[in-house]
Parts: sequence; structure tokens; C-alpha cells
Amino acid sequence: MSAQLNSFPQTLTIAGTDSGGGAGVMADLKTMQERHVFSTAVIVAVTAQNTLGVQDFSALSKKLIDEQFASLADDMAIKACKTGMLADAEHVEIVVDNLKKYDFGPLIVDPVMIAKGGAPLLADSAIDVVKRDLLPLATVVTPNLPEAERLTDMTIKTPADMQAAAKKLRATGAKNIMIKGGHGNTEKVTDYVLLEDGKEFWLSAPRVDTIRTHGTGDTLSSAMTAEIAKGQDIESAIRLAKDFVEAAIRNTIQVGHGHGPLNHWAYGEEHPGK
Ligand SMILES: Nc1ncnc2c1ncn2[C@@H]1O[C@H](COP(=O)(O)OP(=O)(O)O)[C@@H](O)[C@H]1O
Ligand SMILES: Cc1ncc(COP(=O)(O)OP(=O)(O)O)c(N)n1
Repeated sequence: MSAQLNSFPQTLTIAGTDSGGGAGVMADLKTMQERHVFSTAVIVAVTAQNTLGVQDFSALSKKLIDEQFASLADDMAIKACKTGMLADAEHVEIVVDNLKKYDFGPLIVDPVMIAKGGAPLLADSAIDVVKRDLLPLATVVTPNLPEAERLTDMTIKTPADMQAAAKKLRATGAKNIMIKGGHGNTEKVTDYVLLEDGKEFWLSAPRVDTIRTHGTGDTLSSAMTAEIAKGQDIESAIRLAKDFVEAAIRNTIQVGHGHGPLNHWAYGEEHPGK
């Protein structure tokens, strides 16, 4: 197959769907589209979900997941991929096996555990499998504060705790760490980044006073994946992703009665042509 004919930047999200359109694969595809890459998807689980919560979900069979991976590997030229909701230990393993079998480029792991409404999206018994088998494959891992606490068995209260947790996460084999501060209660939302070469930095933005933050983590990690697929270095991809999600939170849209979705058009409207 001609590489030139297949050269448009392509990405892959490996995650669960959100029937409400705000998180999961739906947020990923919207974000990647806005960042001008061609996005593909391996569906691991299907949720019945809206802005009020997750009403039900079911994970797909190993056969169907393996077939989705094989279909993409046969035809596409994926340059970067990300994981989101992986449901349980068995499905984490299915995904890990496929990521070892095929080369889909740098991997961004968003270790999704619990939805904003409180519904578990990853079984507790899967957390050790994520640590042991998935994180060593990660180019970037992007836990929020509760996820970072579960992955490190630490309580994270202070900036120094975030730094210590990131160091601990690096010991799993994950190369670059971004701990997101959205779940804090400070006036500013501050994320911490520790890069592979030891460089560290903080990304701060005013906290937007809103409950319309459904899909923030998905949006951030998808924007990052898209930039990496286009050839950006990790630091630039992280910085762009933070600006993208911040604009999407700040420019609220009124959808649903609960934790509403983000405005995925906002960054593009604020930065025409970028
Ligand atoms: N209310 C908010 N105002 C501004 N930025 C926010 C807000 N909530 C989350 N963010 C940002 O959105 C991104 C996702 O963060 P977070 O909500 O912690 O992750 P998750 O969606 O995985 O729970 C981070 O960059 C975080 O700083
Ligand atoms: C199918 C699916 N995947 C992921 C999430 C969690 O999304 P996240 O970006 O962490 O944001 P919240 O949903 O917690 O606001 C989800 N809800 N559904």
C-alpha cells in the first residue's frame, strides 16, 4: 500500500461511547475533528449515559474488540492513539495485547475510573492491571486527582504531593505524566506536568464556576493525541490541549440538565486557522 496515499494524520481512540455525546468516544471524535486529524475508534464499551449520569453500560466481546483493532491495522496509518474507559481487568488486558501487537504510535492513557456523577467506569480490580500492564506502554498518562491517588496509593493535597505522585507514576514506566487539578477546590485550576527528560511545569487557569464539565479529561487527552499525531513534541501538545479544554469549559453551551458537555468549537472560534 502506498504510504503517500495514506499520509493524512490519523488518530485512534480506544474507549467507551457516551449516548449523551459529551464524554468518551463522542468527545474524543469531536475534539480530534476540531484539531484537524482523521479520527478512528475502537469501541470497548457502550454506555447509556446523559448529563445526569450513567444509567447502564456493557463491554463488548473480546472477538469484536480484536476485530476492530485488526480492521484498523489492515488499512489505516495511525500516528497516535489514546485510551479512555476500559471497563474491567479483562478489557484492559484485551487492549494491552492489541497495543503490543500493532503499532499505532505514541499512546496517551487517560485512566478513566469514575464519571462526574459517581458511576464507576473501571472495576476496582482493574486498577492493578492498568498499573502493571498499561502504564508501561504510555507515552503520556493523564490522571485526575482521585485517579492519581488510586494509582499511587497516596493522598494528594498539596503541590508537593502532586510532584511526588508524578514521580511514583513514572516508576511504572509511563514516560510523561500530567496530573490534572480539576477536582481541587482552589480558585485556580492547576495541573502538574513531569516530562520524560525531568523537566517539570505547572499549567494554571482560573477555575470556571460551572457544573458543565462533562468530558473534560477526554477532551484534554484527545487534543493532546491529535497534536502528537501531527508531529508536535509532547510539551507543545500538552500546552495546546490545556488551552483547548480551557476554552471549551469557559465558553459554556446549554445542553442537558446536569453535568453538561463542553463547547468543542470554542478554541477554533477563538483562534481561527490554528
Ligand atoms: N472548572 C474548571 N475550570 C477550568 N478548568 C478546569 C475546570 N475543571 C477542569 N478543568 C481542567 O480540565 C482538564 C481536565 O481536568 P479534570 O476535571 O481534573 O479531569 P477529568 O475530566 O479526567 O476528571 C484539566 O486541564 C483541568 O485543569
Ligand atoms: C464513556 C465514558 N468515558 C469516559 C467518561 C469520563 O469522562 P471524563 O472526561 O473523565 O469526564 P466526566 O464524565 O467524569 O465528566 C465518561 N463519563 N463516559
